[in-house]
Amino acid sequence: MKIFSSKQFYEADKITTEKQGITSVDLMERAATQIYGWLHQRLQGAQVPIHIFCGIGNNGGDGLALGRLLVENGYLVKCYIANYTDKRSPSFLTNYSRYKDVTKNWPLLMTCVEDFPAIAREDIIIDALFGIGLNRPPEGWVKQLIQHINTTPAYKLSIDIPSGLYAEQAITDHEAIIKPNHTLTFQAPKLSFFLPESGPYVTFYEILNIGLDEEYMQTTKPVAQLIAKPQAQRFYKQRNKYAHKGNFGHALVAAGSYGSMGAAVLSTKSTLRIGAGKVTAFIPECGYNIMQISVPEALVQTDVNPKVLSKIEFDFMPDAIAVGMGMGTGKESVAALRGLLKKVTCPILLDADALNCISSTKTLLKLIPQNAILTPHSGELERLIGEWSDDYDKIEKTKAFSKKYNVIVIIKGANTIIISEGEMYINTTGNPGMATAGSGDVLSGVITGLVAQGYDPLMSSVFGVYLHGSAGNIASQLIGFEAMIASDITEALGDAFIELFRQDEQQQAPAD
Ligand SMILES: NC(=O)C1=CN([C@@H]2O[C@H](COP(=O)(O)OP(=O)(O)OC[C@H]3O[C@@H](n4cnc5c(N)ncnc54)[C@H](O)[C@@H]3O)[C@@H](O)[C@H]2O)[C@H](O)CC1
Ligand SMILES: [K+]
Repeated sequence: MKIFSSKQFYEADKITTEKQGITSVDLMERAATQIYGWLHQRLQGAQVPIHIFCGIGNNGGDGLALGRLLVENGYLVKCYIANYTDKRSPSFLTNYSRYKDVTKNWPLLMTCVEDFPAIAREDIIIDALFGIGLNRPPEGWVKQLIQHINTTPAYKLSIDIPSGLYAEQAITDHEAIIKPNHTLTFQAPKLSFFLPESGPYVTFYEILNIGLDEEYMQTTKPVAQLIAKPQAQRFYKQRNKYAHKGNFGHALVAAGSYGSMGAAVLSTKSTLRIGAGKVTAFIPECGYNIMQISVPEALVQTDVNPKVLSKIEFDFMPDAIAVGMGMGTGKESVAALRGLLKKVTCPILLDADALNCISSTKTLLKLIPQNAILTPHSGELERLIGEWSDDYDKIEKTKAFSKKYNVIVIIKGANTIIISEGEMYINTTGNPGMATAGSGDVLSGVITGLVAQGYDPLMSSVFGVYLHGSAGNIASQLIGFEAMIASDITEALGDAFIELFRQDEQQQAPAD
């Protein structure tokens, strides 16, 4: 599923009207008809007061067209215009008159706080104040109107985007954004729906198809790709009946130190669980028994140093390497990493302390092989790229880093973001139960195991993040968020593969 910018939506709008021989007002009517259908399906004519708050742009026009359709179908509607300027859009004006023609009344024009209506808790609010055309934070009485709407417990439905939220720009005033119960967005979701600072305003959203030009949507390079089940299904490579373990690669997991052997165990186990043919754990000697007992399926080689990794030497040619989980950041670890980076010839994933070693010893940066996968959490990312001012700045800085060093960077979070060669992928699986020690170690194993099996590094990153989140979702359904631990994610990886091809009663996310 593609995520487009506002500019691209305006282009799509223009191309659609030209190619389909329709007007912008016709397109608005389509949009309003879709929202009407959504509401009517749920309300079935119920006589609940519906308050529609409209701006003076096309989002407001959508609200007016919806109001007319609702009135024509016997609903109890009150339409209000936040009349903060006379610069109304042409499609708004057409629908303004159409509303009057049908209802025989003009919508109520609001120009100050005293004009705000009382709203009962049982009422429904439609938010059509601002759409993707927002170009500054709402101020004065318009901001107060947003706050007035937010303080009512009535159900709130935002059209296209919660008013006051930008589609792809950082929030400057958190007090001037509608907090809806639900958002109905046109054609494709907007970038802000998925980022940590703005995502909480869009707890539930649905996409309404308004028939924007198919060719434009297919051929235009999006701002980001959203990875849900239909996209993840396409990554899966079926196994052939005559396959043997040699077909699925031999991974090396270089990890662990005295007191942090769990990280190595978690990573090694998930490398196997995701399907690597063989896994060798390279660990300090103190972890030998721990690893052999915890993961009997793994081969184990040990460092000369009893407590930390100091020299990563192995006697086979791995197909994929993961390094860093719980390995420590002392000078032995830095030396071990330097030695490994100098000789590595297969794809490599750098996690946790490997990233911290790089941040503390910047000369390691130029040793990172092309297409290496870096999996930082927020703190590790900041040590690599420096501070950021907001989510968008973080993305830009990560893109610049990824380009400079030719690496894949995975920004872990509620919606994990994968950045490579200027492309951005946003994952949709996962839950707060995964915010637990060791879940990153599991992810490193999942991605490395996919690389070992022959998925390319970018596909392994995107598919691995999806499967990891999906396993987390399955685990949380069984034990809840609080009780979930990282091992539960590993144990649910098998179900995550099965879930990939399970037919849902209602498909959650449409394919693109
Ligand atoms: N192709 C589509 O996806 C379709 C989208 N539709 C709807 O149109 C809106 C976008 O409409 P637009 O007129 O461009 O913008 P807005 O309605 O968001 O209003 C912008 C309007 O308000 C002014 N403005 C912006 N910020 C502020 C502010 N803080 N305070 C005061 N005024 C502000 C700005 O200058 C403009 O005048 C989209 O979201 C959909 O809902 C179509 O209906 C169907 C096709
Ligand atoms: K809106």
